[in-house]
Amino acid sequence: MAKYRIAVVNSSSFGQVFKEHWQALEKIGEVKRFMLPTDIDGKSLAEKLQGFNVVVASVTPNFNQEFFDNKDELLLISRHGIGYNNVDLAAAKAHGTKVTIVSPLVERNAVAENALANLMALVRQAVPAGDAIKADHYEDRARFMGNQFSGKTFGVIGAGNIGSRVAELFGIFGGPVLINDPDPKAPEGWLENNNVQRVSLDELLERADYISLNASLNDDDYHLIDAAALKKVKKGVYFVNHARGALIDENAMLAAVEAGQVGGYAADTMEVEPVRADHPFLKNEHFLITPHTSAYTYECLHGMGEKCVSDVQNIVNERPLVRELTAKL
Ligand SMILES: NC(=O)C1=CN([C@@H]2O[C@H](COP(=O)(O)OP(=O)(O)OC[C@H]3O[C@@H](n4cnc5c(N)ncnc54)[C@H](O)[C@@H]3O)[C@@H](O)[C@H]2O)C=CC1
Ligand SMILES: O=C(O)C(=O)[C@H](O)COP(=O)(O)O
Repeated sequence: MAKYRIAVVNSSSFGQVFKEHWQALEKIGEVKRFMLPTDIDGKSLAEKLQGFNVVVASVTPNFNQEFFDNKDELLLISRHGIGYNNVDLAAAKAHGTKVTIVSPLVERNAVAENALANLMALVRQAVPAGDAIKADHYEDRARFMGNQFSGKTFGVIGAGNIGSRVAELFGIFGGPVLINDPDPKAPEGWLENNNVQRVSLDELLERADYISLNASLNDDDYHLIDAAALKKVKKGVYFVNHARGALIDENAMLAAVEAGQVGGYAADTMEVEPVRADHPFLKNEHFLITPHTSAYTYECLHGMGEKCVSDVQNIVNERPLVRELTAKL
């Protein structure tokens, strides 16, 4: 009998934290986990996944035109996440492949809360201060000075589902909250109710003490925060990027932090993932880098996994394999 063959590609969490999601897929077909180089070329990726007609995919690798040109039938790519910048949607459509993402709101709180937590940990030097105790340097306490958040000015670039929540959380500190987004997902009255102002990118860069990047990555905002943008910021501004690494030019950010123009940079997402231990950001205490784990709360991963399982179930219902149908008759 024909069988669905399901590849779970590069997700280190799907089916590991919640085993029931893996078991649900096993009821549908054969399931295999692939951990592939994130920069694998499209042809090699297609070769690895030949014969698999369903894919549950992480933020990597790239499912590009070359992949679809070389891949046999692929019914579904279920992105275990929100961002689908690693899937060429036009090529997928032409290949007859449906692409799904998790429910828009499922990651909202997990990612927004983590952005605020990591930004505050960076500013108050929680990691180096903790490391000092581990190294028996308790007396170094005065080295770990930070800045307050209360009354400061906040900026959010990209006020979609996650960015709008970051803006709401920034609101608790009582200072002005600025957003920049060509098409914010703010419901009627949200700006006024949350005391949020919509401004140009330049105004946000010039006024904010703390800036959160929450834009989707598209053809127009690659390296949105580059050397020119970093010249416009308030000296000592802090950035947090829990969206996509390629929204910033990493070389320009490193130079700005080293020059003191930027006070520090917290990031959960980097232009090239996985991040290797020799990355210059990891050698500098003014950076706090996490391994793309913003969504990793039990609540969020449960919701994400459930949605992937239901997307796979739906494609099976929509496009039953012909021989399976025959077998049932
Ligand atoms: N670190 C992590 O684990 C996770 C990261 N993400 C990333 O977080 C980001 C936000 O996700 P959502 O809020 O769910 O997406 P969303 O689609 O709801 O919001 C994205 C917003 O960015 C805006 N935008 C696009 N280009 C922009 C630009 N150049 N300047 C200003 N705004 C711009 C859009 O108009 C939209 O309102 C995405 O990049 C997504 O890939 C999402 C989930 C988990
Ligand atoms: O939603 C997204 O987009 C993400 O970045 C996911 O949280 C990443 O999920 P995994 O790579 O851990 O499957």
